[in-house]
Parts: sequence; C-alpha cells; structure tokens
Amino acid sequence: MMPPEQENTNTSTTGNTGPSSIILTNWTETVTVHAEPSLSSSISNMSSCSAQDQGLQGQQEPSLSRSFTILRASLRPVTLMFADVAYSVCLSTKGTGFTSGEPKSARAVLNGVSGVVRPGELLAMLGPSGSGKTTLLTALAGRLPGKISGSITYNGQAFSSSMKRRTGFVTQDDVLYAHLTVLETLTYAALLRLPKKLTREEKIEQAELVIMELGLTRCRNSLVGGPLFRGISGGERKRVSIGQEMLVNPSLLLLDEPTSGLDSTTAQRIVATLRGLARGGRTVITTIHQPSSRLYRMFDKVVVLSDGCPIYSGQAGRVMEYFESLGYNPGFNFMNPADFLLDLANGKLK
Ligand SMILES: Nc1ncnc2c1ncn2[C@@H]1O[C@H](COP(=O)(O)OP(=O)(O)OP(=O)(O)O)[C@@H](O)[C@H]1O
Repeated sequence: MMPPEQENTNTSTTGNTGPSSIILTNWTETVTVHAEPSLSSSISNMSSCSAQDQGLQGQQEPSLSRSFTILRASLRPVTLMFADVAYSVCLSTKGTGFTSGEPKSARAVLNGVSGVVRPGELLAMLGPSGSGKTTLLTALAGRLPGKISGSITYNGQAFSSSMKRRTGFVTQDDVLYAHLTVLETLTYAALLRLPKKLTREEKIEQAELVIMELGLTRCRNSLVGGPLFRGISGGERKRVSIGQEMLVNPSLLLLDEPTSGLDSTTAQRIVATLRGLARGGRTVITTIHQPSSRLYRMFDKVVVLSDGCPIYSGQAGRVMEYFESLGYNPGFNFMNPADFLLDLANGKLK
C-alpha cells in the first residue's frame, strides 16, 4: 500500500507560525495571569499571542523579558523531510553472538518510510508494537547508530551539531533522579542546559515558568521518587521529562510514547501541550499507542507503520477518505480513526 500523497518538498514554514510568535510569549502571560493555570486554557492562547506579547513587554521584569528574548532568538523553524528511509539490524543466526565468525542475518526494521513535517505541525506515528515507531523516531532525532538508507533532511541539510542543539528528545523511559523534587530537577536542568548568556536567576525563572506551563505547581516540592519509594504520579513524571526538554526551547521536539500509561484526561492535556508547542513555531513528532479519537483529532499529520512499512503518511484528517477510496470501509460512521488504522496495520481488515 502506498502513502497517499507525495508532499511538496519546499522548505517554507506553514502559515503564520514563524519564530516571532512562539510559545514563550504564553509563558510570560501565564506568569502574569494565573497562579496554577489550566493547561488547556494556557495552551489555547499560544498561537495568537504575539500582539499580547508586545503589550506585555513593557510590564515585564527586565530579567524575564531578557531571558525570553534570548530563548526566543534560539528558535529556528525546522522543516523535517524523510524519504524512503530504510534501516536493518544485524542478527546472529546461531549461538550467543559473542564470537566474530558467526553468520549474521539482517532484519529490516524500517522499509521505505517517507513524510514531511513543517514548523507548526504535530505529527503522530502510529502502529502496532514492534512496527518500528521508536526506530523511526530515533532516526529522525539523529540518534540511530548504523547505516540508514534514504534521506532525512532538516531545512534541506543533513543532521548537524547545530541541529542537535536545537533538538529535544523525550525517551519512553525517563532518566530522573528519585531524590530531587520537581523544582530541583527542572532548576538543575535549567542551570546546566540554558545558555551562558542567561544569569542564574533568569535560568531559575525559566524552570518556574515551565512548572507553571505544564501544570506542575501542585507537586513542585514533591520528590520525583522511583522504584524504592513513591513520588510524583506517572503523568507528572512524563510532564517533568517533557519540561526538561521544553526548558531549552527546542525547534524540533521528538517524544516517544509521552502518553503511555496515563488516563485519558492527562493524555489529552499532554497532547494539547504538544500541539501548543507546535503552534508556537516548533516541529513536533510523537509516537503514540492507541490514541482516543479526541487525541487523534489534535494531530496534523500521521505516519502509520505496519511491520516497518508505511501504510499511510499524510494529513491526519484525510485518512478515512484515503482508505475508503481504496475500498477499506470501517462500516460505520463514528469509528475512532486510530482504531481503524491499527486494525489495518495489524492486518485485521482485508
Ligand atoms: N538493535 C536492534 N536489534 C534487534 N532488533 C531490533 C533492534 N532495534 C529494533 N529492533 C526490532 O525492530 C522492531 C521495531 O522496534 P521499535 O522499538 O522501533 O518498535 P515500536 O513500534 O516502537 O514498538 P513499541 O510500540 O512496542 O515500543 C522490533 O521488532 C524490535 O525488536
């Protein structure tokens, strides 16, 4: 099955999302308006706040507007294009694999995957377990070892160290220190990762802003916790991990299963956050398992993988129309498109 559209390969940004109207405007607004903002309401303001931002500039503390300007300047629109991406892993055919003379066989993990994501867009990768979502995400983040065939470009260029600095990657398994509080975790991340141009106070301020933006105020002084003692909840952990990447204001943000194990309301808040980050001028890509139709509607684009092969890559809203044109009919009108796609990817619909 072929992807439905060969997307135009020019690298211009979409619509009105440029570096001049980014999420950080919302952070300042949140600080001035809410003690503990509702995430969805703060997110809903994101894409339209450049005018408000200008209005607020005069009222802000000097340090806040300075750090805001420095971070805003670091945002660069990134158009990510991947074409015909294929990747194989070497497997030992017998024995333990510890001796170099053993015969090896290759297993294709990705096969001919293409797509394009522009600034302002949120792309979701769907597919059954083992279909290659994490492998593709890791490849797009420039972190996959070994040879990848096909092409992956960032504004038409290969992955570079400057692109690496502008990329945020949230892995499925977080690496957080159990004995630190949420505030300490994000403050240390800010002190270590924010540019030297910012003062210590400005960096701490950014950590506080991210806490508010992600609705973590209630647990800001709670220990993160771990396997040996209980700390913050699973959803809060995910948001702390996302916050660590949000702090550095990445232009390209990739997340592996940010909603796994979460209730539908928390999952919706996280996807709303991601959409808000995209609308602020970023390029956002996430893998996701079994999204509800409410979540599905928040995606701009989807790539659906089945055993490493793409069965769809394009606009999320046109998926049903595309498969209907191929003769695949869900049979009733109110089906969650994600359920339909996963049935297709699992080979349940013939
Ligand atoms: N280095 C490797 N060595 C062997 N097999 C690998 C390697 N990397 C990936 N695979 C295999 O490739 C397939 C795709 O893995 P991947 O983690 O990308 O799937 P996924 O769609 O993200 O799965 P899940 O939803 O369960 O996380 C799996 O069958 C996995 O076992």
